[in-house]
Amino acid sequence: MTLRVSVIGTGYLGATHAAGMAEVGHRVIGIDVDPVRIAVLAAGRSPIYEDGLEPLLVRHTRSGRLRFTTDYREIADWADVHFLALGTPAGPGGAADLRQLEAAIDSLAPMLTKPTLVVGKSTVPVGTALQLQERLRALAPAGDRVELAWNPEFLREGFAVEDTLRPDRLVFGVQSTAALDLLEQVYAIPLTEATPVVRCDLATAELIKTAANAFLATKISFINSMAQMCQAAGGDVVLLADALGYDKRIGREFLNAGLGFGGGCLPKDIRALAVRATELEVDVLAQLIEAVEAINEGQRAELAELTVEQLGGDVTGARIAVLGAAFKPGTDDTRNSPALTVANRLHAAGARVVIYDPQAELAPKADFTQVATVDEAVTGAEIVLHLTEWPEFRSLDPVALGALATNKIIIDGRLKLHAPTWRDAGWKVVQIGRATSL
Ligand SMILES: NC(=O)c1ccc[n+]([C@@H]2O[C@H](COP(=O)([O-])OP(=O)(O)OC[C@H]3O[C@@H](n4cnc5c(N)ncnc54)[C@H](O)[C@@H]3O)[C@@H](O)[C@H]2O)c1
Ligand SMILES: O=c1ccn([C@@H]2O[C@H](COP(=O)(O)OP(=O)(O)O[C@H]3O[C@H](CO)[C@@H](O)[C@H](O)[C@H]3O)[C@@H](O)[C@H]2O)c(=O)[nH]1
Repeated sequence: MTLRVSVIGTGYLGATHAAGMAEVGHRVIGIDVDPVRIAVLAAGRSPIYEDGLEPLLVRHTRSGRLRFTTDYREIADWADVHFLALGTPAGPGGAADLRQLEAAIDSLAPMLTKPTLVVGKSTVPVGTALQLQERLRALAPAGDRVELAWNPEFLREGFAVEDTLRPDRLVFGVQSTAALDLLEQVYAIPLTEATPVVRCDLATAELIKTAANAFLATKISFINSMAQMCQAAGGDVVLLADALGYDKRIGREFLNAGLGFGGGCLPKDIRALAVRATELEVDVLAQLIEAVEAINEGQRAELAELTVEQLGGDVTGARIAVLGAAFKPGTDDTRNSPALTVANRLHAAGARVVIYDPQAELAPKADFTQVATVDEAVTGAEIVLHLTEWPEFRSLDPVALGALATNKIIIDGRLKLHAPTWRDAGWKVVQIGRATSL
């Protein structure tokens, strides 16, 4: 059944969700306070680099099934269901800043005159949904006939469309059967045909999301701590991860050691979870997360220190080539990018940092020079740092690059380069945790 769906906030999550909802047959309006973003989306263009998003935007804006606006009056009593896809950035002390959600509710609620379902998709601390519902009901003419549900989102940047159309699972945090029925209709076949659905209360839904991110972060920090063991004791963390991964109970994903996790989600979401755990006096969880964060931060610090060490203890004036700026391949997102943390540290230490990334565009006032090709980055470099594992970096020609670089030293911060090929071309290859790599 075709429903009228609004998506409030059209950033990474909201733009993809709006396009996905149109793709499964609903009539959709996306709304944002950013008029430039709305103009781009309304023209069927994607404001972000995200595989497969633009074709959906083109198709559904042309057919009229998908529209975009900055005017809340267009969505208020029009939609059967409103999705909240607002940002929840880190606030002071790392707690989630809920002001975007609150502002959206303050704009929407006074126009809600009939029974309405509002569904949160943003990542929030447990307890937020009930607080927001109170705010909604206090402001809405429809009062208690407005209900909030929580349907957290698990999409990964770079696979956002795929994850939206074919999610691993759906979580419906609800307070009534009416809300559940409506959510089931929103996600009706083909989306839910083979998709497990977890139906639960609001708190469980909120917690499932932050637990998933905390678990992923823990897995990464675990393998990075094993990389440190391999480095100290002699061992190869990639082979170790392969062997662990063959155990079905463990699995190979999120066991890639290297520079650690970044992005607009994992770091801020686990910090917010730690803050909430402390508020609720669940200190063991806060301590676990602190350890995960410390390991992650340590990887960035170590890579910067290793670079300085390779250049004899002083990088003042040294030209350093950085390959990769996005927080991971497949996206142009540089939020909390490990690559940029390392670049910033080296810049602060006096180095001349030159960065190449296939997609991410750095702000013009950034402290480093961004160039358009790997060759430009490597020309005259005293050391090369491989910090974001874009697939194209795996097929670089070390012989040709060796002729451009001043020193043939490369630190592979993501353990993805084929070290023997580089060594055969005369490069010194440094990979933390592959002390005994063949
Ligand atoms: N990025 C992801 O891959 C991803 C995946 C799953 C969950 N999440 C969660 O989803 C939420 C959104 O994340 P994001 O990365 O899309 O953030 P974002 O910052 O890219 O997008 C937020 C959007 O909301 C808009 N906005 C702010 N105030 C508004 C208002 N009052 N009314 C309407 N629009 C308003 C902003 O202009 C922006 O376009 C966060 O809670 C995040 O943790 C993100
Ligand atoms: O083995 C691994 C896997 C990932 N990473 C790093 O971890 C970070 C996060 O990667 P990923 O989880 O793929 O990125 P996101 O797109 O931020 O997605 C995460 O955050 C989203 C927002 O909450 C969730 O919806 C997703 O399920 C969750 O995977 C990146 O810096 C990766 O380089 C590693 O270092 N090693």
